[in-house]
Amino acid sequence: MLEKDIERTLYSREEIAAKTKELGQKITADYADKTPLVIGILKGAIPFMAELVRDIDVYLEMDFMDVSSYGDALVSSGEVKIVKDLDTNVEGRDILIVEDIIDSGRTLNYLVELFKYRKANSVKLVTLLDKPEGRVVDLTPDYFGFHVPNEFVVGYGLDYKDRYRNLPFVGVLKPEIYESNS
Ligand SMILES: O=P(O)(O)OC[C@H]1O[C@H](OP(=O)(O)OP(=O)(O)O)[C@H](O)[C@@H]1O
Ligand code: HPA
Ligand SMILES: [Mg+2]
Repeated sequence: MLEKDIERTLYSREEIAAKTKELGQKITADYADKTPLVIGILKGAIPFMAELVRDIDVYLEMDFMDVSSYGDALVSSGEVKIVKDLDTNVEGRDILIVEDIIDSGRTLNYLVELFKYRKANSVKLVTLLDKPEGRVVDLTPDYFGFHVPNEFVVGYGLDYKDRYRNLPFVGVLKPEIYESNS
């Protein structure tokens, strides 16, 4: 049903699963002697994080934070707002932030600085998608799944007006979806 709104698939469910497994193996090796606090950034990170943590084989804890800079818009407002903070004290912890996408970099840049200010021992980023052409701040993820072209993408957590997060692959919407107002 949702597929009818998609113009083009960029990454299939199978490609994403294989890439996630690869990332999980790297993270397992890098955190072998640590117990990271894995922080998912709501809501987009949920599908990827759910899959990724099952591919990481070290003791870890999970927490979630909700920040928003997009709302319903296609471009970032530039202002990052904390909607829900962590339940966990990050002082001395090894943080692994999980995201669905890094675009302008503003959200992640804000969070990295925040966790450093809160005295985390280390802060690393893993993102399913990286859109380097969208960057307005200098930020490089420690781990990423795919480089995406400079287009608005949906699926696997990524939304347009809060929809399409449950699409089991990443794709580009048909232009008429943006033109219609439903
Ligand atoms: O690099 P940036 O330009 O900051 O963009 C990336 C952020 O924007 C999206 O979140 P959004 O604010 O749309 O919240 P959502 O995850 O609930 O959709 C996405 O999930 C990232 O968190
Ligand atoms: N799609 C959905 N949400 C986003 C994107 C995108 O391309 N970039 C930043 N948030
Ligand atoms: Mg969004």
